[in-house]
Parts: sequence; C-alpha cells; structure tokens
Amino acid sequence: MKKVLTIAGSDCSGGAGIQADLKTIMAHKCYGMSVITALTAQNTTGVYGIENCSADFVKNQMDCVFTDIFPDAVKIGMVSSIEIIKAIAEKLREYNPKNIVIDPVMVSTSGNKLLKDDAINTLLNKLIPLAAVITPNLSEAEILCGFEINSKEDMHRAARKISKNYHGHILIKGGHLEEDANDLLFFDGKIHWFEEKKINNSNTHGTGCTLSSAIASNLALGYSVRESIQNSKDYITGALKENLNLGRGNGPLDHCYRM
Ligand SMILES: Nc1ncnc2c1ncn2[C@@H]1O[C@H](COP(=O)(O)OP(=O)(O)OP(=O)(O)O)[C@@H](O)[C@H]1O
Ligand SMILES: Cc1ncc(CO)c(N)n1
Repeated sequence: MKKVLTIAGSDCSGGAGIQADLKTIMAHKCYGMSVITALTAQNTTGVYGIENCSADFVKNQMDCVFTDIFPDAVKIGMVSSIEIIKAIAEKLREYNPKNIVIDPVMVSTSGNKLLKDDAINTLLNKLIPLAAVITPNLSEAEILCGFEINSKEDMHRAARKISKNYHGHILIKGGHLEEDANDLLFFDGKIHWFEEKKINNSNTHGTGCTLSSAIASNLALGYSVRESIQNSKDYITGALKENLNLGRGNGPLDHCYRM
C-alpha cells in the first residue's frame, strides 16, 4: 500500500482541505495521513472562522508521521502563517520525502483569505523550492508572477516568469478561465496543455485540493508527473460530471464515483 500525507487545513463541511484530500487519497487506493495546520469553520457558502495550529504542534504531528509511517508522497495545501510555513519547511528538510506537491492556497473558492498577506514571501522562498510540482490557480499564479492573467498566452508568460525562481514543475490551473478548463504544465522550458471542456457545474468547492492530492497519490503510485496530472484531471472531470449538489453555495465533489 502506498502512503500519502496531506499537510493542510481542516474544512468541517468536508468539501476542501484535509477532508477532500483524504477522500481523494482513499479513492486512489492509497493510505492517507494528515498533518493539520489550521481548523476552519466553513461550508459551501463561505469561511466563518480560522484557528491556526501552533508551529510546534505542526512539527510534533510531522515527527509522529515521519518517524513511523514514512509517506511516498506529500501534498501541502493551506499553510496559514509564516511560523507554520517555517516549521513545515524545517521538518521537510530534516526528513527529505520524495514527491512533494504544493497547492499554494491563498484564497478559498468563496473568496476568503486562507494565507496571511505577510506569509507569501516565506511560502515562495522557504517552501515552494522543496516541491516537485506546484499547482497555482489563476489568481495565485498572478501573485507569483506579478501580472494579470486573462488568456492562455498570459498563462504561458506567467509560467515562464515563475520558472525564473522555481525550477520544478509548474501547473497553472485554468479552472477559472471563461471558456475551457485547460491547465498548463511548464517544466525545463517546455510546455504541455491538459485540455478539458468546462463542465457546467458550479459545485466546484475543493477542486484545487482534490487535484493536488490526486497528483500526489498518482506520484506515490509510481506514475510520471505528466501521467499523474492527466490521471488527476480525469479524476476531477469524472467527479464534476456526477453533478452532486449539496449545500446552499458552491457544493463539493463526488468522491464516491469510482468506488
Ligand atoms: N467547471 C469545470 N469543468 C472542468 N474542470 C474544471 C472546472 N472547474 C475547475 N476544473 C478543473 O479543476 C482543477 C482545479 O482547478 P481550479 O482552477 O478550480 O483550482 P482552484 O481554484 O485552486 O480550486 P479551489 O476552488 O478548490 O480553490 C483544474 O484541473 C481545473 O481545470
Ligand atoms: C481548509 C481549506 N483549504 C483549502 C481551501 C481552498 O479551496 C479551502 N476552502 N479550505
């Protein structure tokens, strides 16, 4: 059994964060573990509160996982504050796991801040360099590259700019583009598009969390980065097509459809 660790925030409504990650990891028949960085009080309509875990307790959780059941891949999502980011980076350098996927979560689907403004530089300088793959959405990529992204050409320019400081795989997700849901992979100066028609479903709460934990699961299973992204995109597309409709806002995905 391959083991996948998610380091992320909890979403009590079960659609994003740790809960989405564990459901995704299990749907890939891997063993899921979680290090919780923050508790959020949220649902399909918004985020109503955040309680950060102390940096020491994040380290304590990471020690417990890494000294006992060493993961084959690690997904990192909401990291909340400078202290937590530094704690995670320190422990990752100590244990040196393979297949680190970072979803640089900054804002929730419902528009609430999940990363403190002053923590962006620490995320960029201390954590992102440790990743094999990063998966910014359009607004996160805009913050990382410093200009607006409105088209596929802009996505390509943004990836090139981000690659000047980060040398791993950059996947810019196009889920928020007007037309298709096309994602761009940039690595070693080369690009590859993962193309998909946009599904007419507003229940997209947790798509980013799901994609990144699916990529981590596929990497743990031994697939290449490109295969892992394609498999994960297929997984998301299938889950969106199920048309689950829960809650009063942007509802979660159906993770049961392949089980
Ligand atoms: N309506 C849709 N139809 C098809 N694919 C979609 C749709 N919305 C998002 N996706 C896909 O889902 C994945 C996640 O992308 P998205 O841009 O939504 O991430 P995100 O904004 O980080 O997610 P989150 O809303 O969880 O923060 C991408 O592969 C994207 O192309
Ligand atoms: C805990 C958590 N992580 C990530 C997201 C991004 O969708 C969210 N809404 N909540």
